[in-house]
Amino acid sequence: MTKQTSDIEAKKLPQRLVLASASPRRLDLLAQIGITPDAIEPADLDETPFPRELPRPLASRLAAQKCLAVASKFPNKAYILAADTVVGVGRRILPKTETAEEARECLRLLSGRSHRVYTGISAIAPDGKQSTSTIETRVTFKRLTQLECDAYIRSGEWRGIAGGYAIQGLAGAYVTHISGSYTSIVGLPLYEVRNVLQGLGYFTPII
Ligand SMILES: Cc1cn([C@H]2C[C@H](O)[C@@H](COP(=O)(O)OP(=O)(O)OP(=O)(O)O)O2)c(=O)[nH]c1=O
Repeated sequence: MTKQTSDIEAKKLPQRLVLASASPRRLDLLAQIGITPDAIEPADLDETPFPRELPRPLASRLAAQKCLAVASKFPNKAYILAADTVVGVGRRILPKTETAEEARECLRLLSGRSHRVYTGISAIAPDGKQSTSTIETRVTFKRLTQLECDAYIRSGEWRGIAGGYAIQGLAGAYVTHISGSYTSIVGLPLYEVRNVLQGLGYFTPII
């Protein structure tokens, strides 16, 4: 028996995990490290930034708020995990693109330069302790031609995605460099998620 397993048995810590997210990508990423949530309960929040709010604090605030909102539905019974991904070009926050016009404007801002992707993660333990952190990754795009922009807009892959592109899809071919965490760009930084959950006493399958 590992030390972590014996700690769990000694303290009788419950092992229920609730993923506070509607994102199938987050569920897939958790599965990648052997974690299957016992429940999925998306938080229904207004994600509008405050006036002059910067990308990093926004990601952190929304992750913490999503986590708290869902924790109130599972008092003292489970670990809750939430995340929020924000794409920033300088101080500017790019939207989760819903229209082709928005997506085209994002591509214009991303083309031929670097931007930052911030993913806030927040977890709450059954004893109410909350832990929140924000992971920053720098991403560089090639200069996009008109043909590339048109093709990407036609693909529809930008729909509902922060910053108007999904690195795990066609846009992966536009990324020349990343500095930071690939899984954080997709929506859940696995290294930090494991650390946060373990820090709160949750047993993760990979020791
Ligand atoms: C930049 C980028 C973002 N994304 C996704 C991750 C997130 O799902 C989404 C950002 O929106 P979020 O508000 O972080 O998440 P969500 O609305 O999809 O789900 P929930 O709030 O319920 O957890 O953009 C990618 O899938 N690939 C990328 O390359």
